[in-house]
Amino acid sequence: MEKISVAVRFRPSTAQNHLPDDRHWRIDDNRISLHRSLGTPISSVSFAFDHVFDQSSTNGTLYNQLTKPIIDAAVHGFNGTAFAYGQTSSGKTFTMNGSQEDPGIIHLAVKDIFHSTQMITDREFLIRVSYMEIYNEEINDLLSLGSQKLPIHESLERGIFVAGLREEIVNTAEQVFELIKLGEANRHFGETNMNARSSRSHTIFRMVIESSIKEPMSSGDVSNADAIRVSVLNLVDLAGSERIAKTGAGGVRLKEGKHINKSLMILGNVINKLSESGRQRAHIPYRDSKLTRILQPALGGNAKTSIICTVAPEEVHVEETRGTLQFASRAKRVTNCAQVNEILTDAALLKRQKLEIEELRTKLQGQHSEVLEQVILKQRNDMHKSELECEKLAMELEEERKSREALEQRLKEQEKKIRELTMSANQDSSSLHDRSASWSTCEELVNGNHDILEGDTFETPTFKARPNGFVVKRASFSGVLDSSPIPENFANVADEDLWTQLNKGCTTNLDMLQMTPNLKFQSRQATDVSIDLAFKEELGTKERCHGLESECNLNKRQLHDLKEKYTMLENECSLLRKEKASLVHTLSLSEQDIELLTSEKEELLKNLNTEKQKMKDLKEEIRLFSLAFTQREGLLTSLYSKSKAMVENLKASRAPMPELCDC
Ligand SMILES: Nc1ncnc2c1ncn2[C@@H]1O[C@H](COP(=O)(O)OP(=O)(O)OP(=O)(O)O)[C@@H](O)[C@H]1O
Repeated sequence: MEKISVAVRFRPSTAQNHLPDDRHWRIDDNRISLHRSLGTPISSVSFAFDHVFDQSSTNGTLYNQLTKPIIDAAVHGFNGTAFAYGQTSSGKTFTMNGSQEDPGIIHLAVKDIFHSTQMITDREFLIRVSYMEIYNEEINDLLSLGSQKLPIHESLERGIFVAGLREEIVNTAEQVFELIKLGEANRHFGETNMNARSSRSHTIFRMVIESSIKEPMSSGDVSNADAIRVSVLNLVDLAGSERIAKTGAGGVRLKEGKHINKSLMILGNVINKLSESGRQRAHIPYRDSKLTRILQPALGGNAKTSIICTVAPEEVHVEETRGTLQFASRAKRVTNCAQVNEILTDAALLKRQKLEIEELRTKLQGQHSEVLEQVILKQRNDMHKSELECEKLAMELEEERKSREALEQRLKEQEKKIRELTMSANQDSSSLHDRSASWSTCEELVNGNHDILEGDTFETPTFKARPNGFVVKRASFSGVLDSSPIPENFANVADEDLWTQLNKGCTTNLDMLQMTPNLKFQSRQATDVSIDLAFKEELGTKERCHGLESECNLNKRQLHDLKEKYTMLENECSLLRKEKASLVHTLSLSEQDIELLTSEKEELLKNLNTEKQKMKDLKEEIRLFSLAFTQREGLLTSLYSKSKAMVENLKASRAPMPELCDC
């Protein structure tokens, strides 16, 4: 694991007037802070980075300190990415492409790669080059004019790649420079208020470096020497973030600007997520833009990455610079996991497989087939387990579905009830309204000087027309009333509002009220009771309504939770299904293996039996031979002793014999 290395580069100031800025950036070693013109630091704005390059730094210095290690690693099989990030006109293209006098990162990297490959004498290299741009969220091939809107694909062998992108095999740096020239001609530039030649697209210059050892494979074991190293190097010049107000973009420029800002925002989001610690880190939105999708391995993946954040020193750009520095600070926390990318050649693979077969054979002869059988048994068990789990999940799923249906049903019923209750509440309130209306009618009648209200249950004292300002006066009444509608502490005079409230709009003479207090009170009470009842009923209905609604909301929430759980279970189920399928596949492969091995074992056993038989025959032959040999030996021994005896006899008989010449 290693962190992305991040550098900040200040471009020279372009300010026309040379008046001192109110605020300016100060560089102390690798720390940047914002200061007031008097030199007092603005404490909250201070950043530290791996490298900080001031306005006098050249592309060469930056390359040597920041990018060169990545280029060297790429030659040795590590993926690498270097990209320039920053606001428009801050010097990204200058850094990546450079000028005649001060060649940029791409130029220096290409030269270095060819130099290094020449220095490494024991390997042979194959280098391919491609050049693409992302313009308005579409990928165009800069080396082939016809290839536009190219799609991004992903495969096990190639990882993430742009389908249909032209790749040129190159042997010299000069060939590469020619291709870059061609690509630059096809690239989208445009004029804005901020930059006369502003990049309107993100460009990715890519080199794929393949290498293999020159020596033929040794006949021994398979080593790394037999593998091919493949590394991908991306050199990226991003389009700059821009404020429309500053760039003055409109029409095509505006559309481009929106696409640029959006993709940079997504890049920022990806960096943000990656910079969070493991626990907080959730889904990384690589797929939200083509840029982050293509750069995915460089951002938290298998690559060595460096970011050059370019900033403008002028005070007018302080906020944009601050934004870039914040991006850079977060990028500093991102870790990658780079490793050498090696692919085994067919020959090496063949050799490795042969070795594996040999190993298996030995294992088989050493009765290791049981181990294999155990492995298969374990796999079967695993498969069985996952099948059971799958079934369990399916059952749970079914139960969830049922309870969801039941809940939905309940929800429907409750909604129906609510509808009914609302309707009945409406009816109640309309009947209440009718009653109030009849009460008003009563008032109207009163105002019309009707003495008795026909067909109504209560009788009222004689009403008189409501006076305008003064409503009522207690003229002569002094007796205690059982059920007076006027409160005890009421003074002699009541104001119009209170009285109107008490009488629900009726005005009357209190002396008249005294004369028929019970009658009036009873009559009012009867109506009030019925109205109260209606109110209570309505209130009750409303409360029930509320209750049901909240229950309904609760159920909805439960339903929502259940739906989420259901989706989760479904996902889990599909994962298990996949696992099961892969297990079945592995099992069938293992079964094939065991079949093969069993037949090999049988063959070997047959051979062994034949050999055993041969050995038996040989032993028998040896036994017979040794028997014959012993017999012969006995014969020879007796022959020898016989002849020895004869010789001795002869010697003995020869001694007394007279000499023949004397005869
Ligand atoms: N370090 C530098 N030294 C000299 N000139 C520079 C430097 N950086 C930038 N410039 C000049 O500033 C201008 C803007 O730079 P450049 O086009 O590289 O910006 P950019 O960030 O790529 O802008 P855009 O995002 O709009 O494409 C150019 O004229 C460039 O030559």
